[in-house]
Amino acid sequence: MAQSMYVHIPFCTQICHYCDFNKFFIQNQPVDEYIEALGKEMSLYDLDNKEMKTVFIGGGTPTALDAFQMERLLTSIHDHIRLGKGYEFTIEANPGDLTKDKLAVMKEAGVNRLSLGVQTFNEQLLKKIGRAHNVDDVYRTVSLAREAGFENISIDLIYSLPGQTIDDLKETIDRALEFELPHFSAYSLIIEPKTVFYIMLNKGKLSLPSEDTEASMYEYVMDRMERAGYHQYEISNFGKPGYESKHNLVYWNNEEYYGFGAGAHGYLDGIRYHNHGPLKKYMNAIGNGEKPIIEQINVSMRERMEEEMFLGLRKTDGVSLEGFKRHFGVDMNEVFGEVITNLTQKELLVISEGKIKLTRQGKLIGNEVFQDFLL
Ligand SMILES: C[S@@+](CC[C@H](N)C(=O)[O-])C[C@H]1O[C@@H](n2cnc3c(N)ncnc32)[C@H](O)[C@@H]1O
Ligand SMILES: C[S@@+](CC[C@H](N)C(=O)[O-])C[C@H]1O[C@@H](n2cnc3c(N)ncnc32)[C@H](O)[C@@H]1O
Ligand code: SF4
Repeated sequence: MAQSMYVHIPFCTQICHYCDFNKFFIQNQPVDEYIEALGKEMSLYDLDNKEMKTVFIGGGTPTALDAFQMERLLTSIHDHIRLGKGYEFTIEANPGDLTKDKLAVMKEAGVNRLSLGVQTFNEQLLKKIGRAHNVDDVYRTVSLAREAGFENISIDLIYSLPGQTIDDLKETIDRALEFELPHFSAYSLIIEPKTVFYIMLNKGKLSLPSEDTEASMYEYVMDRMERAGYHQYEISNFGKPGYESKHNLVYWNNEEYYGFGAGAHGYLDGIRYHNHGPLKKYMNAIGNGEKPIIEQINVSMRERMEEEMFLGLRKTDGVSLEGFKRHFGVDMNEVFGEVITNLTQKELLVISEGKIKLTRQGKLIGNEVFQDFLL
């Protein structure tokens, strides 16, 4: 039974050049109606004050809501669920968006983790990738958040940005580490179809670091974080002990969760579902008293096994052989023996202490390794 929920806020004050998440420029959007619709959507699930271990409000930009809207959203969530012992309640925030009022509302509602989309500490690069904030905003936001009583703060960074050098990245990481926060995520830039960057790249107007440079950047990030005392618990995530994101671990552990909001996905009773992305479609469905689901996939046993592997291998901890047997009643080797032998010989995977894990080399080409597990 799912004890995690994701809530999607699809509004942003500015659209970044690399982003293909479900989001809309906030101006003239029906934000209040959307918040109301979210409440109605939750009512369509028999939550009945269900206890949640993790809640994650992401986007888009949740902090694009004003303090009143934020309060209404959080009240509506609390009308449907209660927070379990040791819960984690994350809100994603854009630097520059957070005010004392918003932070107070969030704190009051039990939010206990903030994930800040910083991306880089290089002012020119921030402009180049289309971010709305500047470097000073980051410092102001972290101070404000700390003053409001938040200590579990994470920073998202993106590397391999257009024109970025290893030295740029080093400076960004140094400045990020100076905050002594408990958690960091570092993603390598993905050029997604239909984004500004995609169009620029196709026109030959975007120059990106080479694949070798990208790999060196990733290795640098891993080593630097390790040296600073952060445990790399997932391909792109680093935390001080005890600060690994509980919500994101639900995904990688192949566990179930509710998904609410336009474009959100959820996983309940063996079914993965995906909500309508366009606001009109989402709101219309809710208006008709229907769940706003566009697609449902009944995950077969075979697919569940594949997911267990390619989600679980994202974790440094890997996938437990015994856990696999417990979940599926068969040996991992019976299903994936050939793939595992092959990848182990190539030194992309190792088996140790009853777990199968990516090697350092495997982490560098993770997506290729995961492909092999699709039977
Ligand atoms: C979808 S955003 C939402 C949070 C917030 N609006 C923000 O911009 O930080 C979550 C994170 O995904 C990462 N991200 C988004 N698009 C990406 C891309 N094309 N390549 C790599 N990372 C990306 C960024 O680090 C971003 O902070
Ligand atoms: C890229 S991750 C960044 C997490 C962050 N680094 C942290 O440590 O909390 C978060 C993004 O993934 C997307 N996301 C996460 N869970 C989702 C779900 N269930 N449905 C739809 N999108 C989801 C959202 O766009 C969200 O902004
Ligand atoms: S990266 Fe964040 S702020 Fe930028 S467009 Fe995407 S969701 Fe909005």
